[in-house]
Amino acid sequence: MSAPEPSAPEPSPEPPLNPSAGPAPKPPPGPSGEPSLLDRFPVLRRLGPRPTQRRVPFVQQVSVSECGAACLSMVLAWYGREVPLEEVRDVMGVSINGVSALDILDTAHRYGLRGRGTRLELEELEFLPTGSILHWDFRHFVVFERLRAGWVDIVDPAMGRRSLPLEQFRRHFTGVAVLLEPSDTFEPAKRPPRTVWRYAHHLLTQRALLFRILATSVMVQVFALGPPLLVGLVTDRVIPRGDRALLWVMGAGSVGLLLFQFLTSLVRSHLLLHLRTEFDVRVTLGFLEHLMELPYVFFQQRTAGDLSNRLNSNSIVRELLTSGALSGILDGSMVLAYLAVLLVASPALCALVVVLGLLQIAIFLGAKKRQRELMSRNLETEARSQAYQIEVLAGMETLKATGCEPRALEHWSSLFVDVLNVSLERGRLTLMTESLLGVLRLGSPLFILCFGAAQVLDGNLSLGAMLALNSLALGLLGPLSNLVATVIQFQLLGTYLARINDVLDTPREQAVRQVRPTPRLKGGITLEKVSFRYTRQGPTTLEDISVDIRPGQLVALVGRSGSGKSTLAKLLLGMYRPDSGRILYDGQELFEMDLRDVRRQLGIVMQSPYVFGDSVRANIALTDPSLPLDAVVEAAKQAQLHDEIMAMPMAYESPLVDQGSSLSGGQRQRLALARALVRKPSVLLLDEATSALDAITEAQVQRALADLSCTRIVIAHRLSTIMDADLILTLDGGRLVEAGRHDELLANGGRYAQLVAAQLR
Ligand SMILES: Nc1ncnc2c1ncn2[C@@H]1O[C@H](COP(=O)(O)OP(=O)(O)OP(=O)(O)O)[C@@H](O)[C@H]1O
Repeated sequence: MSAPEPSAPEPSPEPPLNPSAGPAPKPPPGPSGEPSLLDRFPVLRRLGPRPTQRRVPFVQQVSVSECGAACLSMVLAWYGREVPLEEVRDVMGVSINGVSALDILDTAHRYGLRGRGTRLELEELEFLPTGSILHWDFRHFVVFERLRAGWVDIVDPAMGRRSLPLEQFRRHFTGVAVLLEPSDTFEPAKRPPRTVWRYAHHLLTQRALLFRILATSVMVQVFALGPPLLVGLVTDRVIPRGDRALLWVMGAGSVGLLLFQFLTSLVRSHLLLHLRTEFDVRVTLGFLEHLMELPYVFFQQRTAGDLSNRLNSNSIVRELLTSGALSGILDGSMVLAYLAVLLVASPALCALVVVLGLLQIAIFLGAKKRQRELMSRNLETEARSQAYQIEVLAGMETLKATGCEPRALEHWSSLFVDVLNVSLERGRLTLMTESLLGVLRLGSPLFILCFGAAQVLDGNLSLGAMLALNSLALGLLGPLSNLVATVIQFQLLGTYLARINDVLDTPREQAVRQVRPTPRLKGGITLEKVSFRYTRQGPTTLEDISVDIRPGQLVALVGRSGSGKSTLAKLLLGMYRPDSGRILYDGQELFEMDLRDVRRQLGIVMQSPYVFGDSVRANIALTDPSLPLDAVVEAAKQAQLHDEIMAMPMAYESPLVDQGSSLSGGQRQRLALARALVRKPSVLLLDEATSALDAITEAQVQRALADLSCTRIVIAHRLSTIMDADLILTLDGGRLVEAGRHDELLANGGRYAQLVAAQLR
């Protein structure tokens, strides 16, 4: 997601991109008559022959808003500095609305790349250096790789490498490009290898279990050698000699063999099931725990659908790893053991089997790259479709009320068709590889049989030995294909891991050892020169705010819409960290205390409180389900909601639907107020908490709140509700322009007086 800001020139000296190159021919001027790219960027003349056609390494964007960060990560890697996407994203300060070309330039600068944003005609594309970032479809960024014979190669962080005919390229490219090149401060760096260790160690902690699985697997394999051996014995010993006694012994042996085979595979399957469950518990719960500990900003940058999609990736990783571990142990050792027996018994037959095995591997490898690309696209399209699904279902009321269902359906179906298209392509690829493998599967026994027959005719093998080795050879090809399939699957693991690692690599909101236990707060709050902006490049939302609030005071935050009131409230909650300045509670730095402890002592009602799909009681006692009913009732009474709850069919146990659509807007607000009051907070923070109430109910709520001894911070547009405040803070454009009591501010005739006058008009 992006917003273009093409005019982002940055004065920079111009070191040669390719100093050894001679002058390049002068390019034609752009069709619009503007000076051409080369005229504007003489440094490109020194570009000379294209550098080696090294490919831009692909970095998959993990959420829709990260395309700019992913593109920059690719360009950095192309120039030799490997920086993980999460790091670039954090440095860039990506918001859910995406980033602009200016954000990319600024972040690139921090990593030692200098650059500029430029407008570019299609004819100038041939002079564009590899690793330039292109603005795409007005809402996306991709990396330019090269132009060749009417085709443009780009690397799309959402879909991978793509080649587009110029005509198609023209339809997507907005004409804005970000040119980047290393400056003197650029330092190449290798990124530490990212391993699957984080997951594998969960497996390895189960050593005893793994050992048992290994032992049972060896037994299964030893038993699997039985049938080929029996075939050889029957053909060479029993039939020529008419040895019925041996046949009986072998029959009894076969029954025993089958019995043991059955038992050992049963035990092994049980052990494996146990291993998977253990692994699942550790990985999924660990993931959920970490997710919950992440800062609010993380969730602001990603949609709910996207995150739920990643949660599902966990089970796929688990499946791949456990089946991979099993296949590695079982198929790998089986292939090695059978190959060793074949090599000793008949090196020629062994060579044939190796050739057939290599053919299998070649087919798998042939499909691997495409498979991987399709896999990434599959995940991306599914995440989009899932995110939209969740949005549509959550926003059904608005869609119905505005008659927009057909539009939503159209968009939804278009996303669904994208998913289907990728799945069709994957299906076609699988069909192709399966057909080729099918031919090989059918042909292999025939080849091996013919080759074995020739060996028997030449007198190199007995008929029995040939049949035994034949079934051994065939028994080897099955596990080999399993093994190769697993290895290929492991390659896909990277795509899933990238999505999961994005969560696991993000640091928790607070490291446990950095925080102090929080004492009971008295309600004194101090802001010292607090400034904040949502993104690095974005406007300053709060600037230099200093306030001192004493315990028990009623403080009102007023100001025009967008002046920063809610942002200030979120800073007080520690949801965002100020860029500069300090927030102190009772003289203690907020971020040095346990934020969760602090928040538990604050009562908050945000602008749109969330109602969970549970009972009224559970919703009020959300912060502590063990609270007695009396406490819940008292809070509901304070919030003037008790009578309405009692009128519900099941009173406090009445179930509420998800998001509380069975409640009126005012009831939802009072429910949230009761939730805030139930814990007897030290500080009550109300952001437009009574805006949906009628004047009478609002006055009753105000009276009830006036009896509280806690500090109250109230954000209100209806100024009549805050006239009695001990301190009124007027914000304007993120600055604190006035502070005082109602009468004083009115007498000042400033911004507050204007707001009051506007309401009286
Ligand atoms: N998550 C966000 N990312 C980027 N900008 C944001 C975000 N949330 C708010 N803003 C911007 O910050 C500015 C202040 O917003 P804020 O919600 O604090 O205003 P407010 O005074 O509470 O407005 P209102 O009275 O309408 O609720 C606005 O310009 C808004 O667009």
